[in-house]
This record gives sequence, structure tokens and C-alpha cells, in this order.
Amino acid sequence: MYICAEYDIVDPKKFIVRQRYDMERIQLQDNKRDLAVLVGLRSPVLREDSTDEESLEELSALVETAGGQVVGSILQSRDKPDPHSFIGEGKVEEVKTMVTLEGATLVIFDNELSPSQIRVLTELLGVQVIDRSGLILDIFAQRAKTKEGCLQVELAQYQYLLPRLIGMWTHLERQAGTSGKGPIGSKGPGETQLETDRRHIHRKIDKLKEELEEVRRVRSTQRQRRMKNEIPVVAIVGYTNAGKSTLLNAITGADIPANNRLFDTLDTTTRLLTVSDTLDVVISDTVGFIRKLPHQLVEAFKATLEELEYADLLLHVIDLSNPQWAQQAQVVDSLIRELKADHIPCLRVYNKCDLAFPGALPREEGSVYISAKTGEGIDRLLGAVDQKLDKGTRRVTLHLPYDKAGLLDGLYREAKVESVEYEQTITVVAVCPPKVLGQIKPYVEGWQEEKEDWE
Ligand SMILES: Nc1nc2c(ncn2[C@@H]2O[C@H](COP(=O)(O)OP(=O)(O)OP(=O)(O)O)[C@@H](O)[C@H]2O)c(=O)[nH]1
Ligand SMILES: [Mg+2]
Repeated sequence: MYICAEYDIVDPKKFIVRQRYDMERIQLQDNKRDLAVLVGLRSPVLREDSTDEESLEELSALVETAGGQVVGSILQSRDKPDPHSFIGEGKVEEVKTMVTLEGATLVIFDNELSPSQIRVLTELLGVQVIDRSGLILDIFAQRAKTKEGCLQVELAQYQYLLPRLIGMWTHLERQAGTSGKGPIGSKGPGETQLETDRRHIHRKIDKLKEELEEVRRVRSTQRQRRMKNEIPVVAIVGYTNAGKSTLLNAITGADIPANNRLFDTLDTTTRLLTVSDTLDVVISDTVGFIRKLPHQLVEAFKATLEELEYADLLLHVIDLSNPQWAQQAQVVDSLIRELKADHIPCLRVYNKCDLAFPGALPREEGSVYISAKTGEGIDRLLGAVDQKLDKGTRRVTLHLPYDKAGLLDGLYREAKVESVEYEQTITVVAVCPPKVLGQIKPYVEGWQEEKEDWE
């Protein structure tokens, strides 16, 4: 039935980026690189979705990440978007000329476009048109590796697709109308098909949510187990490419790929880290943030990002070598708020200090300056983590008289007993939380001398 027979509704990965109705797939992974023209609209009414030079530059990095090549970019300023062509007819002509001159195959808008805007622009420009969200979704689809990552991306893609179906079918119905087919007054075939597709997608979305719910359940069991062991949880967050994976590798000897491209990591990696003699933590790397992150992605990645809510400490890694670091940090802060993790203590970790950076260094109390690459400052970082999470736990040597041997039971239960020797007294080395320290103070070696420090 018309073009819709070719729709592969079942596989959104092929679908999402093919918003043109002849459904060409962007050939992101082919040898032939897509040549893209970037377009952005700066307008006060667009608020957060308005574009500037930096945002376009970032879009360009995203295109590189996706395997495409940028051949030109145009930034348009208007009081408000043109209701028909978004950027205005004159600007469309300019873009079209650039597309022809450069032989571009793709136009990517830095702003979020509605399905009908995409349709109009595609018709006017004669090449495929996608928006920033579509591009980011596609990158995520390319990168996702674990089952959980794939499920999350797929869910985001369907959620992105759903409102866009109507626009597509309106278009198809119009085509059907001009061909003179379709009984007058009846529901057009397009509409029926639209309903079928919608139902199908709703079913898919429900199923994906169920599967993700299962993932969430497993996670919460693991979390409960960790809480029982009282191992503090530290989460590394930050803008994409800030150096999160490099940092986790540097401090835990993990072997996570760290590449100079956006959204390298989509799956959380968790490691056990010994911070100091008295502190072990569980530390994880998370997916990077970016401005204008499609909200469907934030929604879908909640299962992964839920970990943040339960963290005891956030390490917010900031790439100081990026002139945009302050804005990037703001984006991360607001996503932390959106994910309801803003009540958690957060340590700002200024990274890439081995590189020259423009402007004055931010001098914030309690922040740390490091180079995850050279290892500089890592000791200070661990010291700061220890301080933040230190709940007064200490490693002590005890000399228990034999008539107090009963205290050992409590120690085994509430502290980490490292060694016990039976000599004239019972000599115990243990890592004790403050509550336990209170009970055993008189038997702690050196306690009399250090009494004042302790109280
Ligand atoms: N010079 C320098 N480069 C660094 C430093 N830390 C990370 N890098 C580089 O920055 C790039 C990104 O590092 P990643 O660790 O992959 O960044 P990420 O935050 O995990 O990025 P995503 O997973 O894509 O969000 C890599 O090329 C790293 O080698 C640093 O301290 N100094
Ligand atoms: Mg990473």
C-alpha cells in the first residue's frame, strides 16, 4: 500500500533517521561519508533550543562522531521562527545553494524540528533533513552494546517516533488524495494504517518498559546488597568527552575505552576502589551529558542513571581545556537536578589540567584539579573523596583483657576485623566505625595519649 509498505516500523533503528519519505538510510557507517550542511536558528523565543556558534561547533563534533563530514554551516538569526520554513525562504535558498555547491547529501538542524517542519524543509531543500535529536539518537543506536543500553536506546527511538507518525501519515494521505484513490468520506487507508502502527508502537514501548523494569529490579537487588555491606557509592558524572572513563581507568586500573569522541561510553561500568586504609567505595562511570539532550533519551536512560539517585557522592568531571567548560558544567548541573540527584554531595573535579586553558582558573573551595591522563592530582582527589565520605572510621589496634573477650563478637559484627592474636591480652587490628570506637575506646592502643584528639 503506497510507500508505507516499505516502512519498517518494527525496526526503529532503520526508521528514525529516515525521516524523508523515500526512506533512505543515512549511510553513517558506509565508506562513503555523508556530506552534511549544518543549520542553526538563533531566536529568543526558542529559549534553550536557540543556537549559537558553540552549539553548532558541537553539532559538528557530533556529525564527526556519527561518521559524517561537515561541508558548511549557516547560523540564522530571527526574532521568531518562520511558521512555514522555520528559517525563512531567503535562508532556505542560501542553504540550498550551499548544498548544491558542496554536493551535500544531508542537512542537519541544530534545533528540534517538528515532523511537519522536517517535511517542508526536505521538500524545499531536496535532500534529507534531520535534527539534532535524531542525530544523537542515531549515535546512541550505533554505540549501545549491552542489552540494557540497546533496550534504552530502542525505547527512546520509539518515543521519538510516536509523535512523528502523524506528520508522516498526513503527508501520505495527501499523496493518496492526489492519486484520486480512496473512497470519499471513509477513513483513508493511511489513517487506518496510522492507528495500526501506533498500536504496534505502543505495544513495543510497553514491552521495552517491562524489560527495563526487570533490569531495574536486578539493579535494586544489587543495590540493597551493597547498602547492607555499607559500601559507599561514588558516581562519576560530566559532560561528554570530559574524561570520565579516563579517570575511572586511572584510579581503578579498569580498561574502559576512552576516545576523543562524543558519547564514547553508554554503559555504566562499576569498580571497587580502595580510597584509603579505612575506605572502600564502589565507583561507576556514567553516560556523558550534552546540551539539548533529547528528553526521550533522558527518560529512557533513567534505569542507568537511577544509580545517581542512590550515590553517596558525585564526582562532577569538568574539562577545563574546553572554553565552554562553564556552560557545560551548568548543563550537567541542571541534568543532575532533573534526575533528582541534586541532594547528593558533589565534588567538582577540574580535569585536563595538563593542557593550556583559557581564562582564569576557577577557585572554588572543595574542588580538585587533576589530569586523568598524567595522573597529576589523583592523590589529592582520593584524599578529598576520603574526607567527604569519612564518617569517622578508623583503623585501630586493641588490647583486650581476656575477661573482655565478649567484645570480639560485636567487633566481628560491626567492624572489619583484620587480625586477632592471643598473647598476654587479645590483640586485635580492626577498622571501626565511630559507634564501635565509642564502646572500645579504653582498649585502643595510644588512646590515653591521644585522648584529646578523640574527643
Ligand atoms: N590531555 C588530556 N586529555 C585527557 C585527559 N582526560 C581525558 N583526556 C582525553 O579526552 C578524551 C575523552 O576522554 P574520555 O575518558 O573518553 O571521556 P568521557 O568523559 O568518558 O567521554 P564520553 O564517554 O564520550 O562521555 C580522550 O581522548 C582522553 O584521552 C586529561 O587529563 N588530559
Ligand atoms: Mg566515557
